[in-house]
Amino acid sequence: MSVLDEIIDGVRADLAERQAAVPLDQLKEQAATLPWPKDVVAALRAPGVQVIAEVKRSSPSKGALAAIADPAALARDYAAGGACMISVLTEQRRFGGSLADLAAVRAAVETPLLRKDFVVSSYQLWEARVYGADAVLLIVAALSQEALVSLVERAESLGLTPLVEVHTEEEVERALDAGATVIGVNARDLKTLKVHRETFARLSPMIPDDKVKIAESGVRGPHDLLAYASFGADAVLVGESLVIGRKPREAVADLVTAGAHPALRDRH
Ligand SMILES: O=C(O)c1ccccc1NCC(=O)[C@H](O)[C@H](O)COP(=O)(O)O
Repeated sequence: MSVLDEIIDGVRADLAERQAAVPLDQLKEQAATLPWPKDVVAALRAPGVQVIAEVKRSSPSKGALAAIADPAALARDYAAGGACMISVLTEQRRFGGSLADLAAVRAAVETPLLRKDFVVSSYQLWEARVYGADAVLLIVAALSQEALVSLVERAESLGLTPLVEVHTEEEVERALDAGATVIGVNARDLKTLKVHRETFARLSPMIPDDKVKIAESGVRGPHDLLAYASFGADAVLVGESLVIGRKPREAVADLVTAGAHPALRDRH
């Protein structure tokens, strides 16, 4: 069984427990009382290369990364550093995240939030909405095309921006066919869990310029942001290097400064 299959088995088991505890109608009632999600596409399309900073405690590839006792404090640091969006991992078993983290971060910052999880059901979209997300990750490799199309449509109908994640040429085609506006190329191979930064350079030309292109994984500092930018990234998604460093605000600010270089601001 692949790592992705193992993760998704766990996600489905945890999801079944939450669905048994909280009926969908209850989530819908709560969602109706909340403000409409923020305009994530506008935030990602701001001039320069934008930074999405991730709250990530652990990962299948590296194990424990950082305890993050106070995700709200980390999120405030990310926002102060200039992150355009904060990604909150809510998968529990392998990443140590939770919906409580998402709610805590929502209460702490005005910055748009991405629910980063392994979404397989529209129930998780309603959860994302209720716990304060503005965007949701949809991983093409984890979904049939029918499910992907349906989740893209449902997310948009709830005001959530789907960030559709791809790893291969075929998955780019599937993301485009599904109507994705925001496409993330994840450099982490889901079979080996190794990061191949050149994946973005290979797949980026397949993605039309009217889409938002996000380079995910493997950003160790400004030099990696600039390398992804040279192949057309509008934004980078950064986790590990921010949570293992001692100064997350400064680390985000360094990336934001690199992304705001005049040559990058004037690209479009
Ligand atoms: O991080 C992992 O090991 C991983 C394994 C399997 C599926 C997804 C995984 N990571 C999720 C992510 O996409 C990253 O957290 C995100 O792109 C940030 O990457 P990094 O800056 O390299 O932590």
